[in-house]
Amino acid sequence: MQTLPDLAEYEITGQLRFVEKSAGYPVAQITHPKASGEIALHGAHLTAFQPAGEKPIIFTSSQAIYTEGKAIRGGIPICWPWFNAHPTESSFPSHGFARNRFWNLIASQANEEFVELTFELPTQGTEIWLPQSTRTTLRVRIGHELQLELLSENFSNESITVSEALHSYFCVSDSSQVSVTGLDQARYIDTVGEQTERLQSGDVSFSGEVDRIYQSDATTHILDKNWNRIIKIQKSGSGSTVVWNPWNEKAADLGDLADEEYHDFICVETANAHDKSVSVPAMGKHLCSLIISAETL
Ligand SMILES: O=P(O)(O)OC[C@H]1O[C@@H](O)[C@H](O)[C@@H](O)[C@@H]1O
Repeated sequence: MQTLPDLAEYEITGQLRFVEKSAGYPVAQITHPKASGEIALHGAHLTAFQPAGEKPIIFTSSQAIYTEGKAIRGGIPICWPWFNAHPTESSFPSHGFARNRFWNLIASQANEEFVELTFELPTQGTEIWLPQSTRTTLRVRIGHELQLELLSENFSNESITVSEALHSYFCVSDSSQVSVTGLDQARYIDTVGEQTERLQSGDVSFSGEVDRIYQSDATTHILDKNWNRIIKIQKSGSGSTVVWNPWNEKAADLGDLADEEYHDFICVETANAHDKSVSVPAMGKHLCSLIISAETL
């Protein structure tokens, strides 16, 4: 695990610095003329993104826990190399192991448009979950837009099935007042209650628990009329879009989310899940990427 002295070489005066959120838990703080943000080394987990002069775009829970082995509630957890429950091993951690470990920062740079950080997931100790030789890197670019690129490289001589999500929590005025466009006519698996397959008709809105895996590679938008804002979510290398809000009862069960905070976010996740899991061929690679931006209505 990298300590503050290890990270000093990546600092960029006035734009990128490292502090400890809690003892032994470093985070990168970005203050660029175009945007500010924060990324924890734990999980390479972005916890804040705010373009200059605008409202925050990424939500993180007021009750989030910053400790090794525990995923941060909110931000953009990197769910990898499987999404939700492991397909065969029920004892394996939900949403994979990448979000529960410290990553290493391997590069940083800045220019007039953005600050960019590149992280690599250490493989030591992960063989019990993924024995094949792999390299996983995340490039995060913070500017007027937020860009994420998750690259999975397979160095073994067999193919590997990966499911994944850039599990983005977006700040909204009120989850019951916003809608997600771009999924009309998409097939989805509704995982609330008994799992069913459905077809989306119109925009997605929220008036109760929503937990759906859409088959879609389309750009989506979050329309937030109260805040006069539309958030654009562009993606590539992603065949699924997961839409999630726990609503009141499930939120009350989540110890790291305040009871009323389910009003303050919705998740629209850039994913490859379920039957859109990806086969990464022997000596091959797969790139899943995301660009988030906001405009005034
Ligand atoms: O509580 P976790 O493990 O962070 O997961 C949160 C949610 O993540 C979503 O992506 C899943 O579709 C939900 O089923 C899940 O409840």
